[in-house]
Amino acid sequence: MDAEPKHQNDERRAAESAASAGPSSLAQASGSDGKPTVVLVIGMAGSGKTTLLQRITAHLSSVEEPGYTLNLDPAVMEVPYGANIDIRDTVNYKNVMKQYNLGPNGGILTSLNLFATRFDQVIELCEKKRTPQPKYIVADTPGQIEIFTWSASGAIITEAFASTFPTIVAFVIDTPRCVSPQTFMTNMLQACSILYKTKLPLLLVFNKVDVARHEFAVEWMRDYEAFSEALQKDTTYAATLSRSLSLVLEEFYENLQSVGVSAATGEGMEEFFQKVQACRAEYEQQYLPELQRRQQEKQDLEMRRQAAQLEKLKLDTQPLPQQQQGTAVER
Ligand SMILES: Nc1nc2c(ncn2[C@@H]2O[C@H](COP(=O)(O)OP(=O)(O)OP(=O)(O)O)[C@@H](O)[C@H]2O)c(=O)[nH]1
Repeated sequence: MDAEPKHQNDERRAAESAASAGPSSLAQASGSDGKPTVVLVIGMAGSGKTTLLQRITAHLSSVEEPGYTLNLDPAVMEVPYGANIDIRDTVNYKNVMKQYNLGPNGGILTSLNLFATRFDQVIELCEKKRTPQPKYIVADTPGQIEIFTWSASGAIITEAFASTFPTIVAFVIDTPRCVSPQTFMTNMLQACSILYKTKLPLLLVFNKVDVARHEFAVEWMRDYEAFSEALQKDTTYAATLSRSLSLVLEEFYENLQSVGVSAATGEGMEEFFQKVQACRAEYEQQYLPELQRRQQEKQDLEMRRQAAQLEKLKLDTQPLPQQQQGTAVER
């Protein structure tokens, strides 16, 4: 791994050592009482993820509940919220590009892959007891959304969090851009694919409400006719497709929490945290039992495999009949 450490603090150094240790092992899911809530902040480029993290950090300090923050974007120029763990301290994205002869997206993906192989050490850092104990662990992800959501490393990181802490996805949406029904639909399809891939509770965060209010989007989610009306003037194939998709997505909308915020002004932050708590409850009621069931299944399978192996070993080591052992036998 190509590393250029900055040694800014102990935790960053430890995160760096994550690049040279043993293989990743997911923690067993247990009860989530007293554990911090992990908020994975995902969204399209420019939707305001980094600014939202800055706002979340400021809000948590103002209510004296410091959060724990992670930057998982290796290509970001500046991290304005003082990340506790920063991927850039472990992996130098530019050197990765040079070393493996990659373009910018390949560089981000490879950097994330390198980091993910040792993510168990990041989890250990997040689990460490602190005073005061953070109630939230918030992670910023790369703007190239598919690099995180559809890559093996993104899946490893998400599962590592979700099997250790109550974890939710905050999907950030650029509200002013969603005024166009087709951009709105593109965002909803992205969100829907993330929900079905991760199976984690998803909170739609309509950001930049200081520029455009988000109520229209909530109405489009609730009322198919309203969305269809917004598309009325548009007779293109894409508009017809969006209309049909809206019908298909009705069930998806029903299971979603949403909130309007302005990362710039701080509007909606109280409600944001209320919705995060509602998503945490959903994690505990739905995701956790399913995770425990899958882990139990895996454990049972492993026990059956071991028992079969033991049986085979017993058969292999049974003494051979005398004749086969070459001993003299009376006729
Ligand atoms: N008016 C307004 N602008 C915002 C808000 N949140 C973010 N912005 C602006 O939107 C732009 C993009 O914000 P970022 O926080 O960099 O967005 P990002 O999603 O992290 O971007 P990438 O890392 O490229 O994916 C910046 O110019 C921000 O100042 C908001 O709530 N209101």
